[in-house]
Amino acid sequence: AGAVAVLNKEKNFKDYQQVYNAIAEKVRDQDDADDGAGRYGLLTRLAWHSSGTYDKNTNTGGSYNGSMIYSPESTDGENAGLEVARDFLVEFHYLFPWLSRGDLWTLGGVVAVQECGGPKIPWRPGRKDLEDRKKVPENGNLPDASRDADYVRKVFTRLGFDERETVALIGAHCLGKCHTDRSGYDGPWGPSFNMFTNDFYVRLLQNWHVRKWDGKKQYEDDETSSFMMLPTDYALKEDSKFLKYVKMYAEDQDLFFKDFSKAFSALLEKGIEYPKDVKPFEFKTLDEQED
Ligand code: HEM
Ligand SMILES: Nc1cccc2nccn12
Repeated sequence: AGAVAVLNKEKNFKDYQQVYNAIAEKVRDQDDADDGAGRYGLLTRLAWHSSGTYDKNTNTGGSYNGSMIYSPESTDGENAGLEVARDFLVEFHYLFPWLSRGDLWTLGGVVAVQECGGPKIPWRPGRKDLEDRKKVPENGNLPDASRDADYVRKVFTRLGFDERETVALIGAHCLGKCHTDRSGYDGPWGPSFNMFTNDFYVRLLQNWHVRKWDGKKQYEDDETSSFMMLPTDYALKEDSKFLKYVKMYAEDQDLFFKDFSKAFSALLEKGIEYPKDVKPFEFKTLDEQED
């Protein structure tokens, strides 16, 4: 059998909302971190990379085991910098010892998206920390940003997503930034990287050129030279099938929010089997709980 969700009978919605709130308060306290990007992008990326190792052909990888603390996954170049995200969350592992790493890391992504204006992300607990080190996925499943549209298609097909879901998921690049000491890419330096919007698509449809610098090939916007796109981002605009969805989301933020919510929620659960009667939680944001 695959990874079967293990439900904690003593914990209910209220307990998980308490964890959500604790993480959200710390995120809010660190809104000035990372040149003003805050922690939204970083935590979203941890949830994505802990899930993105999934391979539908072998039903292996995914967020269930919280395996990123073990090599080779911990030393995968694509995960560079995510130790900062895991360190940010580790105190909640001790504050709430009944919570697994996989649940903590994916819940961190839900907090990140929801607390910076994004859509609600339905979420279910039940992931179990890895006992058997042999189950750490091999590196190579997390995508390399220097590649083209067909490579992006291949990666997300292996994850079990279609082209529309692929474009919706990559819209998370509205958040956070690239770090030369992590991926080797640099920027963006512009505003709005701490708000969840459809900006990524709107900007992608503007005019870009290859940035002249001594780092990896990346794009820079013609107008202000303060935004950036990765080659795999730019590939979405060069490929006619992906471009259709880029335009759709650039024109309709609500549609982007709806599609992103569904795809991101599914991403965080790839490879996990749930009893059919287990309904996802939909957490309130801090703002929604203000008395
Ligand atoms: C073709 C697929 C993708 C590639 C090649 C890719 C690559 C990258 C790279 C190179 C960075 C910069 C990392 C750094 O230097 O800190 C990055 C950042 C980021 N990625 Fe992606 N990504 C992809 C898809 C996704 C998806 C599906 C999500 C979420 C659903 C996502 C969320 C993020 C976020 C939020 C950041 C900002 C992280 C921060 O601010 O620290 N990415 N991505
Ligand atoms: N913020 C951000 C992070 C990662 C990739 C990316 N592409 C465009 C913007 N962007």
